[in-house]
Amino acid sequence: MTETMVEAMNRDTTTNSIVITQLRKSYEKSADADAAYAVDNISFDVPKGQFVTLLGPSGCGKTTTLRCVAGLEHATEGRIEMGGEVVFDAARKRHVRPEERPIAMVPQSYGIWPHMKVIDNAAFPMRHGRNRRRGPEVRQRALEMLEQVGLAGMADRWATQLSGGQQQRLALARALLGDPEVLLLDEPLSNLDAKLRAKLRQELRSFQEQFGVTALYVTHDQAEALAMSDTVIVMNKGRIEQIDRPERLYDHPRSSFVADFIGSANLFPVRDASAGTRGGVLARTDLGPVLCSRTAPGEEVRHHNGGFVCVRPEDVGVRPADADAAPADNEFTGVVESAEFLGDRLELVVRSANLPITVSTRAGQDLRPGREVVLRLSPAATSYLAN
Ligand SMILES: Nc1ncnc2c1ncn2[C@@H]1O[C@H](COP(=O)(O)OP(=O)(O)OP(=O)(O)O)[C@@H](O)[C@H]1O
Repeated sequence: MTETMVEAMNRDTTTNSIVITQLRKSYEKSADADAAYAVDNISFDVPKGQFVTLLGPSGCGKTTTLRCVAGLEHATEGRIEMGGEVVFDAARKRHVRPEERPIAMVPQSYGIWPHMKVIDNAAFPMRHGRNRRRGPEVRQRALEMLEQVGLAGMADRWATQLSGGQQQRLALARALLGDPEVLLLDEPLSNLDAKLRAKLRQELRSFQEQFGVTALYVTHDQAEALAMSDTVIVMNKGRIEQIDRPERLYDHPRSSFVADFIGSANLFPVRDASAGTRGGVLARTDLGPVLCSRTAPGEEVRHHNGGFVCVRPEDVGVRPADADAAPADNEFTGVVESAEFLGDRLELVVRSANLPITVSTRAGQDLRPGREVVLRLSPAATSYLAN
């Protein structure tokens, strides 16, 4: 038995809609040791009924992963189970065709057929999908679904007469009418303007919950991922950087890549780091020594060279410098370089030891450019990241 198979068997396939084990995909014809992998040895589960998002920058392998799950690409190595069935196993040369998999895909371009009426687009998977049906009940069910997604009264229009947002809802209705176990969504909101995107992401999430369908969603938009997902899988260069709930990704990033990609973060290079005498990690930076109470989960730091101190702009305290009070531990003096008033808050860039530090603080304070200030990095909100 291969290592891949042992690993897959140790994971629960009854509570998961998808189990992916050591998946690798190279687009090169001969995949040798030097081959570039678009997806490089990734494993993850998608629990039943959950909304799971693949998030990462352009080219990190999100779409390739989704297309492997859909069966539109053959992975080079690894295994994929869906609903307890092995739908792909490179070692055994097993590949279940896309139309035989319990999925429905909603692509970026909606995939709406322009030569068909709205109702016929919606009814297509019932007439031609895995569980084919005929007769008046097909139209009836399609009409009911169109009503649920807010397209009542538009059934007999041409699909091209719908707006972008309406086409997106039609694509969703059509996908749900195929009774899939898993919805695969590839940047489905990216062609819409920002306001509509924010509205539709809430709608999409509520439909997914209402229909109890599992969703695997692809986006490069971190706000979308944080707002919609139960679990986010952050990818970088074909690999997984972190799998976590949105709040944990934000509060406990495992790497400087995740910290930087999710929200905004101050990252200060560390010369060396060692265990603090009263817990935490003492990291030596150009600012001076910084005590960090947070470390990446499961990481014990005795001594490390390199890495980063990470602190979010809203976690940096700021006050005007006072000539009579010397900075305490984890406090550093600096000069305000820029100050932007953003209505509810002030966004400052403060230069300290030649490092620019972004600070988000409440509006109404007199912190103009040129002022000397003291910054406080609360240890409890400051992380040491080894890479
Ligand atoms: N058909 C293909 N042939 C060759 N290389 C490909 C093909 N499709 C994708 N790639 C390469 O594989 C890597 C991953 O691409 P992929 O489309 O999966 O990334 P992505 O994270 O979805 O990016 P985006 O957000 O831009 O869609 C990239 O380097 C890309 O150039």
